[in-house]
Order: sequence, then C-alpha cells, then structure tokens
Amino acid sequence: MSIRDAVLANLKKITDPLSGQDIVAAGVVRALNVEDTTVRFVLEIDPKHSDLYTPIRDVAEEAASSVSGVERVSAMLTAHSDKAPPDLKPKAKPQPQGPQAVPGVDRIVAIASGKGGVGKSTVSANLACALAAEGRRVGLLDADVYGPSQPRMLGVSGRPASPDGKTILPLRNHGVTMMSMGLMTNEGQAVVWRGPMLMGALQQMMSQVQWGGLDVLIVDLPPGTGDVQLTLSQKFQVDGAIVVSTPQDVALIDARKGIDMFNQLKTPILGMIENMSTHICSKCGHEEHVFGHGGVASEAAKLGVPLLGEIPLHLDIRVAADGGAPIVVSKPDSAQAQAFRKIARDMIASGNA
Ligand SMILES: Nc1ncnc2c1ncn2[C@@H]1O[C@H](COP(=O)(O)OP(=O)(O)OP(=O)(O)O)[C@@H](O)[C@H]1O
Repeated sequence: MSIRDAVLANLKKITDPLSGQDIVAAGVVRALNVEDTTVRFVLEIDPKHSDLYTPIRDVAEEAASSVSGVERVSAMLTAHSDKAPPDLKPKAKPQPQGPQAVPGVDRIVAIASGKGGVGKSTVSANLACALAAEGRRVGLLDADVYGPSQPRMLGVSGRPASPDGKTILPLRNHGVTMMSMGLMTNEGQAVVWRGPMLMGALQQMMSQVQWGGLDVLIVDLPPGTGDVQLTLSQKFQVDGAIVVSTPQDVALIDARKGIDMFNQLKTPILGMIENMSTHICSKCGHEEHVFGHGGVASEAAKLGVPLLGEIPLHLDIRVAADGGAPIVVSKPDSAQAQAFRKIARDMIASGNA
C-alpha cells in the first residue's frame, strides 16, 4: 500500500464531530499531498467550529504520523468559504451583437420602396446589370419572398445547388451573381412566411450563399417596412439604402415612411429614384406625365436626401424585364438604359458601388 493510501486509511478512522461520518467521507480532508516522507493536508472547516476541530487536527496528524515511512506531517485547519468556486472553464466567445459584414462583400446596398409595384425590382435588376457593365463585381439578392421577380427579370431558371448541404451556389447571368429567397421554396407553392422564418432565411442567404468577392451586393427588399428590412439593417452592415418611388402622392407617403425607418435604423440613405417619371410613347415619343412628374425630386429636397435619377415609364423597360434581359442589357444605348447607367456611374463615382 502506498503511503498516501495508508494515510487515507488511517484518517478514515477519525469521526467528523459534525456529520458523524469519517473526516474523509465528510469532505473535511482536502489537498492530501505526499512528498517523499512528508505528508501535508488541509482540514477544511467552518470557522465557527474551529474549537471543535483543533483536537481533530491533532488526532489526524497523529494518525498520519503513525504510517510507516512518514517522518513529517503538516495538517492545517482552513476555513471553507460559502462562495462558489470560480468558474475557470473557458467561456464561449460572446456572439457579436452589432451588424456584421458579409465575408467577401465590400458593400451592401438595399433597394427599398414604401409601396408595392413602383418598380423596385426593375430598378434593382437594371442597376445591378449597369454596375456589372461598368466592370463592378455585383451580387443581387432578391429578398422579396412574397413576389420574387429577379429570376424572371435576369432570365435565370433552375434551382440553386448546394453540393455540400451547407453552402448555396448562386445563379449568374448578365455579369450579375443572383440569389432569390423565392428559390428556396418549391415552385408554385404559396408560403406563409412568419417573422422568425424570414429572419432565418435572410441570414442564410447572406451568410451561406457563396457570393464570391463582390464590390457590391444589391438587396431587392420587399415593399414596406417589415421584418426583412429590420433584420437586414440590424444584422448586417448595410452601407446605404435607395428608396424607389413613383411621383404619385400615395407612393410618396409610403416612401417617406421607408426613409423614416432607415433613419431610425441609422442606415445611410443614398437617395431616391423616381420611377415611371414620364411616360414616353413607344410609337411617337410623345411625353406624358401619367403619375405626375417631379414629385420625388421635391420630396427628396424636402427630406434632404439626393435625387439619384428619374426613370421614364416606357414599354421597352417592361418588355425587357419580362423577357429576362433588362433594358440596360438588351438596349444599352437607349435613353432608358442610359438613365440607369448614369445612376450606376454616379454610385461608383461616389464610392457607393
Ligand atoms: N419604368 C418602367 N417602365 C415600364 N414598366 C415598368 C417600369 N418600371 C417597372 N415597370 C413594370 O411595372 C411592373 C412592376 O414593377 P416591379 O416588379 O419592378 O415593381 P416592384 O416595386 O418591385 O413590385 P413588388 O412590390 O411587387 O416587388 C413590372 O411589370 C415592370 O416591368
């Protein structure tokens, strides 16, 4: 038997005056240490009962000394503390709470509108293609789960692949890397997206899609001021938002709400775009102000945000969008395409794309 075991066996013969158990089982004997012929241990006790334990310590010292081979014994009474011992386990790193950057993506620009149907997706698709035509590395995330339109506008079909079940391979056309949240559901399946699902899906799109190196990721938001807008701005570093509106009062009222939301979220507003500004007859070129004209310019001035451009209402823009090659791609020299290309060039010049 080792000296240590022999000492322990002897200590077990001593009764703890408080619990009635032996002092080893009661947890009074601590830090038993044997070094050559020297034995050290501690009797950890409640300081209130130190009188009771002083004789116990003497008895314990005796008991240890009686083991053959032991020459010196040191037994100390120490007070135990009621405090829990410090937790020395390494703690999990705190999760970053603030907005995060997406690896490889230099900038995120959100395209928003207060009202539906004002041409936000058309503007997003054309801006993305125009930026690609200027040589920028562009991604386009269609975050409009209720009415995803980018696959059709960019002329891509098929479903995104996920070779490893973790990352998602985006689709690509006209120089634009594209992913649509609508492609995560089965085609033709109506989905009721609840807030948490939306947030999860958006985070998945941002972090699991292999965007590759991008100068700018354009996010085509759903209309309004809902969960997707909030999640995007709160979880990711959005460098700027562009609010698209038609010149009509109703659209402008909603656009104002959108700008208000971005201000509250501290997302910089790059400016407003007036879409369907002037109707240009595709036959005779006659100009008509179907929804009024200049409403967005005056609203932008009122709100103190720049007017980035005015896009005419033109049949070619709709036909091109429906045909899978936005006007910037299908008729790059047209006045309509040039209106988009100017906005794109200005964004690059100001460092926003
Ligand atoms: N400047 C334009 N000239 C002609 N047609 C346009 C123009 N802008 C958009 N459209 C057409 O208007 C329709 C609605 O546009 P779009 O889908 O881009 O709007 P949206 O604001 O994204 O709508 P939603 O709220 O449904 O997402 C489309 O058919 C599109 O082709």
